[in-house]
Amino acid sequence: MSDELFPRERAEIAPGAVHLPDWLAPDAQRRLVAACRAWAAPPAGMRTVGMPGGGRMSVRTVGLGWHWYPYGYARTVVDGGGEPVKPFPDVLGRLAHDAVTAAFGAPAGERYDIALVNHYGPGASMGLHRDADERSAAPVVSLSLGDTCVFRFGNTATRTRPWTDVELRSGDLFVFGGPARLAYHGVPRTRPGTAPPDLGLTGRLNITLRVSGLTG
Ligand SMILES: O=C(O)CCC(=O)C(=O)O
Ligand SMILES: [Fe+2]
Repeated sequence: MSDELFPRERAEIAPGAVHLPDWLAPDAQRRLVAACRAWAAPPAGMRTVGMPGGGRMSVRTVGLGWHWYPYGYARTVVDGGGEPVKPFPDVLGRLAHDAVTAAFGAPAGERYDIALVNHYGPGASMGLHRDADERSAAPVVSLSLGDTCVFRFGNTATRTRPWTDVELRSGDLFVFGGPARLAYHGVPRTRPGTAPPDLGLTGRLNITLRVSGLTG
């Protein structure tokens, strides 16, 4: 952002985990928000996920390519109406290629085939967890749109400290792979009302791109 007192800079948060501020230009952010609206629409649209313990996640989520449910992936909405999941769009494959290249200097060897789109309304959060349902070690690519959030990036051994809190703003890219691929991470809070005013988005959208390592 041009009005920053100090420009935000690329930072390695842990070995294998890279934060690239302002990676998406405002136009690219607007196009992605428009696409997310279409991806969020039914059938197989955004929903809150019911957890095995009986609780419900506070974010709303939709999968493209593969449908995520606790704890696995399917081609249909197995924990809902049974509809087929929407296809994984080429545009997100290209974005994943460019993101991994920007983070690590070379693309991942595998084809990205999952997008999980999360929407955080006021008060929504995500507890510390690992992205461990994929059968691939390819890096997870995370794109943030709308409200700023606190992204907590921890360690691979425990759900507790040490961790680093990073502010993710609209347009930021975060990639975690290699020794950080299975690190615990989460979103303790968002900062409602901090989205760029001309983005036309209330709340926060996060898109993670992943390699499933699954066939079928
Ligand atoms: O919203 C975020 O920044 C993180 C989302 C996340 O960890 C996930 O979808 O697994
Ligand atoms: Fe995650």
